[in-house]
Amino acid sequence: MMMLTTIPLERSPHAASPNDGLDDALDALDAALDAAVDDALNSSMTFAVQSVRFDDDEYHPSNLDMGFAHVVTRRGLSSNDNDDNYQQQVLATCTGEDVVRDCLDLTCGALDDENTQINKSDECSYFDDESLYPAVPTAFLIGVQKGGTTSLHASLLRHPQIVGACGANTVDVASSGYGVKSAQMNVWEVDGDATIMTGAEGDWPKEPGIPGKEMHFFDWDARWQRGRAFMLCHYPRIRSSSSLLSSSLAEQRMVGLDSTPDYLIKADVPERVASLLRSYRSSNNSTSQGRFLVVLRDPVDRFASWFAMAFEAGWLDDRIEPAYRSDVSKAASEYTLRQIEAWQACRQRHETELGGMARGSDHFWGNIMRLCSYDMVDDVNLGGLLGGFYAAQLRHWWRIFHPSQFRLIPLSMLASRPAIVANAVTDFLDLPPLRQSEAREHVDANTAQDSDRPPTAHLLNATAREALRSFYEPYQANLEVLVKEYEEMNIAPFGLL
Ligand SMILES: Nc1ncnc2c1ncn2[C@@H]1O[C@H](COP(=O)(O)OS(=O)(=O)O)[C@@H](OP(=O)(O)O)[C@H]1O
Repeated sequence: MMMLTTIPLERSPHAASPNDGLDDALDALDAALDAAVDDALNSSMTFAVQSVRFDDDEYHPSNLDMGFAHVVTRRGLSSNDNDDNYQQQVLATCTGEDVVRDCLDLTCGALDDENTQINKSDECSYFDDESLYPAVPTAFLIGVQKGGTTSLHASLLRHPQIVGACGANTVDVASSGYGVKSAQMNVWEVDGDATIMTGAEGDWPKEPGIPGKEMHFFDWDARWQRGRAFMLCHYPRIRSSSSLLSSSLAEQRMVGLDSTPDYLIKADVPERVASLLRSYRSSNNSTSQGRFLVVLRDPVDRFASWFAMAFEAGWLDDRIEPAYRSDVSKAASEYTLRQIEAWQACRQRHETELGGMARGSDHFWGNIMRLCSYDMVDDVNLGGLLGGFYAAQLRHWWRIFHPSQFRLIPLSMLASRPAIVANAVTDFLDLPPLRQSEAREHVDANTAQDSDRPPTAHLLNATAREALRSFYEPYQANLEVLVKEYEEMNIAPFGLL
C-alpha cells in the first residue's frame, strides 16, 4: 500500500514579492512534514519523504503519481529553492512491495541543483560521494537496429531494479504509460541546454521517445572520449544517506541498462564496453562481466523498417532519384535493388584482398562488411543492408565476450510471448521476476503507427522483397549455424526467427 500526501506551500495571498513571507510558509510546511513523519512512525510503516520542486508545467503534479518522483528522502532546501518555483512538498508513505517499487531514492545528477556542474565538465561532481550508489550500466541492449528494441527497453524499465540513463530521448510519460522512473526524462530539457553536447555527434537526442534509450556512449567518439565518469554521471544514483530510508533498501541492487541498437554494428564497441567493465571491476570490486541482449528480426522486414525510418528522417534525400521521392514504395524498392548491386560490386572488388580467407565464413563476411562499409557511403550509418548481417556482427562480439553473456530474442517471441521474454531476461540479469500482470503486458513502442513514417509491411514490391530474401540467404544460413552452436552450449531456450 502506498499513501501519498501533498502538502502545499501556503503563501500569503497578500505577499508583495515572491519571497515575501516565504520563510514562514516554509516553516509551516516543515512542521506539517514533521507531523506527517511522526504519524508514519507511530503506525510503524516504512516511509520516505521527498521535497519536490516544480519548475514549470512539465512538472505538473499529475506526472508525479507515476514512478519515483514523489517519494523518498527529505532534502535540505538549497538557495535555489527559495524562489517562486518552490511550490510544493510531497510526502509519500510506502510499505511492503511498494517500498522497493516506488521508494528507492534514485536521483539524476543533472536534475539536482547542486550537480548541474556535470553538464559543464567531464567530471561528475557527485561521483566521489560514497553515499550515492551508482546504477552502473552492466546490461546492454545492443541490437538489432529496428528489431523492436524500444519495446523491449520500455518493458524492462518497468522492473523496479532496472534503470536507463538519465536523459537521452524524452518521452511524454503521462500518455505513454511507461511511467516508472519517469523522472529520468527531460534532463536536458530542464537545463534547456543543447550546447553541452556539441561535437562530432551533434546535439543530444531530444526527439520524443523513451527515457534512457540510445545513449551512444560507446559508438560516438566524442562521448566515448569524455571518459567513464562522464558516462556514469548520466546514470541515476541511489542515495543511501537519507536518514529516513532504510539502508538495505538503498543498497538494493540496481542494474543500469544501456539500450543502443547501433552497438551491434559498430566495430569498436565491444572492446570499449569490455574496457569500461574492466575498469569498473577493478575500482569497485564488482564482479559484473556484462550482459547483452539482442532482439533478432527477419532481415527483410528489418531492412524495410530501416528504410522507412531513414526516408522519413530525410537521411536519404540526396540518394533517392527525384522521380521517386513522392512515392515511398517505389523509392524503397528502387533503393533496395541499387544497394544490392552496389554491395555485390563492392564485395567483388575486395574479395581478392582477402586472399585465402575461407569464403562464406563469418570472418570473411565480417571483413567484407568492414571494407564495404567504407565504400558504401550510401548505406547510412551501416544500418541499411549491412544491418542485417547478424551472424558476422555477433561473432565479432563473441571474440570479446563469451556467448553465455548474450540472450538472443526473436522479435516474434517478444511480440507473442512477452511474459516469457520478460522473465527470461530478468532471470538472466539475476533479478527477481516482474509482477505477472506486468510481464504479460504487450509493449509496442516505436511502431510505424506511432510515428509519421510509412507502414513497412507492404513498402517493398515483390521484386525487391525477393531480391532481398535471396541476398540475405547465405547470411541467414550463417546465423542458423551460430544459433545452433549457441543452443548446443545450452545457453538459452530461444530458437531462431
Ligand atoms: N511488440 C512488437 N511486435 C512487433 N513489432 C514490434 C513490436 N515492438 C516494436 N516493433 C517494431 O520494431 C520496429 C522498431 O524497432 P526499434 O525500436 O528497435 O527501432 S530503433 O532501432 O530503436 O529505431 C518497428 O517496426 P516497423 O513498424 O516495421 O518500422 C516496430 O513496429
